[in-house]
Amino acid sequence: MQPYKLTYFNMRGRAELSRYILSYAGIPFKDQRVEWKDWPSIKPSFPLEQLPVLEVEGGLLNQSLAIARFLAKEAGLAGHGRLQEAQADAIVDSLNDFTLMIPWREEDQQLKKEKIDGLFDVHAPKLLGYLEKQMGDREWLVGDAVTWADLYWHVCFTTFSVLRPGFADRHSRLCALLQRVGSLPGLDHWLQTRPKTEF
Ligand SMILES: N[C@@H](CCC(=O)N[C@@H](CS)C(=O)NCC(=O)O)C(=O)O
Repeated sequence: MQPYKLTYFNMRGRAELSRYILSYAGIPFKDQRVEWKDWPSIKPSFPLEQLPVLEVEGGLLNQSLAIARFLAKEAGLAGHGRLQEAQADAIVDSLNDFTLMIPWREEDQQLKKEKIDGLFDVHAPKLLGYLEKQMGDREWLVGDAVTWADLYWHVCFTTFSVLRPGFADRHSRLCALLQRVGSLPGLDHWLQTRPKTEF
């Protein structure tokens, strides 16, 4: 079988969760990073003309979360049983909702700052409270084992921290979870060796 090819731009963005899952599971993959200057000419060859896309056995799989869920199932990270799978999905969706609220494309820098401030002042506390409640006294967000929801928390935390450093400082259990995820075998190596990008 051909190794997976994950095509995206040179950033963490919407591909990083899948890169985490593949690295954690020790599944070899080609981390294909497209240069923006080359993108217009190759864009029409991808589903919906967007990235990330995973090449699987000659076929193309699009949508970042569909790709990550597909890989999470293979890696045993989807959650154990129907309910825990759905709970992991719900956490991933909740984190993703927050990333979609970030005004990435706002060109007015003052307005962008105001929108980001509003997001972190109003929505982040709700999100963090929700995650802590989901986690309870356990070590992981869902059940008694690591799932892709824990990995996505680490991915999102890294990006959110660029926008609002220290935003989760008062949430000690979620901070401890970051350490736990970052020390997972396979993932620690990825975190040390991955290309350094702002987002
Ligand atoms: N819902 C899609 C969104 C994909 C998306 O917006 N991709 C952006 C990069 S993050 C893209 O391909 N931009 C280039 C373009 O649209 O030409 C996903 O999660 O994969």
